[in-house]
Amino acid sequence: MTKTAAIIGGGVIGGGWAARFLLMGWTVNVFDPDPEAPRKIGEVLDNARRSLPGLTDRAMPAEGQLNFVETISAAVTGADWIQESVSERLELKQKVFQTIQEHCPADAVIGSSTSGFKPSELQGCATRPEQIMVCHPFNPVYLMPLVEVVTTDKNSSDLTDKAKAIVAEIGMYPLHIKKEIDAHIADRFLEAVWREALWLVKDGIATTEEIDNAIRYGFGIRWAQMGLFETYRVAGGEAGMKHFMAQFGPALKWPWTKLMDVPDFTDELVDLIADQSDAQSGAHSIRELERIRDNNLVAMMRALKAQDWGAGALLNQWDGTPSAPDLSGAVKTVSRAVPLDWTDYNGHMNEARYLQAFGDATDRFMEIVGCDAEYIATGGSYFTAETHIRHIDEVHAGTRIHIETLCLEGAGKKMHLFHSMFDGERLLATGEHMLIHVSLETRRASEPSAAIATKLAAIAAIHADLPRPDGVGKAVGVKG
Ligand SMILES: NC(=O)C1=CN([C@@H]2O[C@H](COP(=O)(O)OP(=O)(O)OC[C@H]3O[C@@H](n4cnc5c(N)ncnc54)[C@H](O)[C@@H]3O)[C@@H](O)[C@H]2O)C=CC1
Ligand SMILES: C[N+](C)(C)CC(=O)CC(=O)[O-]
Repeated sequence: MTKTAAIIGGGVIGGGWAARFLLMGWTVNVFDPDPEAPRKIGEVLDNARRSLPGLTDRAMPAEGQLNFVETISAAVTGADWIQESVSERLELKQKVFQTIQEHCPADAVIGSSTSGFKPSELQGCATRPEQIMVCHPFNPVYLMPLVEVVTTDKNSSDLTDKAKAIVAEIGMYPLHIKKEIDAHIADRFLEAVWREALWLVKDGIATTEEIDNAIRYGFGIRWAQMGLFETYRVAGGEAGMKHFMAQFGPALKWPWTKLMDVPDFTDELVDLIADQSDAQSGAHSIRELERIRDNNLVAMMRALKAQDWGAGALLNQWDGTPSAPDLSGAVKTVSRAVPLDWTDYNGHMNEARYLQAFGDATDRFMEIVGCDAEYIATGGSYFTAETHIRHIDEVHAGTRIHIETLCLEGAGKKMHLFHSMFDGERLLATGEHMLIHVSLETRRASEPSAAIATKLAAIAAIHADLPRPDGVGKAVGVKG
């Protein structure tokens, strides 16, 4: 049954949650008194649709239904998950929780997006404190995996487990913080760095752009893949962490940082920072910057996916294993969305990615006939000897595509495949590929195992009775 998320407060963060749940197939009810909320959420959704689906190499669920409702009660009645994302004011949040709890199921998770308040503060005036926990996300919620789930002794363990399971189900990473503290874990770092940066600008040491360059050309890239402690362990050389601490520990007591001191937000300082920020980034609108950010985030996360590391390993886990194929007709070998980093300067999927998608289809077909990682480890595999691709229609980031594969010949050393790529019923491209079974030891053609030969022959026999698609056996045509 389709699950329902209620989003209370549909600004930057509520809009991101709405997009994440919606693209994961949930029904989403949004309550926000701001008449502009539907427009703003529509724009967030546009960004999410082009970026999130391409993070997975599998089919996403069908998009859920989005409802804008007039009251909190209409949003939360019957909801499985309620995400409070109203402005960061404690009295407002506590009042909103009271109204939510008058109408929502007692077994629904009530998560708060609060960046700073502790769960015990949020639970303060609640009728059922056990239901309310911090579920602090990161912007953009539809791409960033982390959710800090902060609980107190009052939270029921069943509901906490349910919350963590749902966060994982929607492709995010629940970091359970059992000891509450103001601003949880991540924002404590961010605030410390932010304070230092403000001082560097105020003291005339660096501009906003120079500070951003120090991060994006340096430690920011390192942090994205190994975090702080693992990075420093490596920086300690062969002697590791203890050596690193001995060498750099004393510097912590030197006046390198201003730490807790906050510069006054005088008009002069605010203007200085805003002017520098305009000079640095004012050429782009916020929506353009969001799209640039999303392009970069998707490309980085997909790079980590290829390394099966950090946020990329999480994405691989979320992909899971492909479902069993239906072998009664053409075989569905790929079902996915076009990732943002597959598109090019023409604003559509780059020609090289058609080959990548067809290569993935071939890999999946090989697995299906038994040429999987285990078999390849025994020394047999297929190499592609020839390829012919026809580009029939263009396709854009976020579009859900699938590939159907026919085995035109599957006998002896040969495996002759014909892939057709579709967006729904629309044919986008075809790929014809001749593969030869090889010994990975001699690097020469060899017979496949009997099990592969039998499976391949059975599929080829079924496919022999299917109509031959247009384009089979074609070479590059020259008209006239
Ligand atoms: N902006 C960020 O980078 C992050 C913000 N957060 C947290 O998310 C929460 C929301 O922050 P933003 O989305 O940035 O703020 P925002 O200002 O973009 O959105 C807040 C929304 O709440 C709505 N609202 C106000 N009173 C309401 C009520 N009684 N019922 C329903 N909606 C109401 C407003 O109309 C507005 O659309 C805050 O608790 C913040 O700490 C968490 C992570 C990151
Ligand atoms: C600025 N902020 C404290 C609201 C930031 C966050 O809470 C998390 C984020 O997305 O950086």
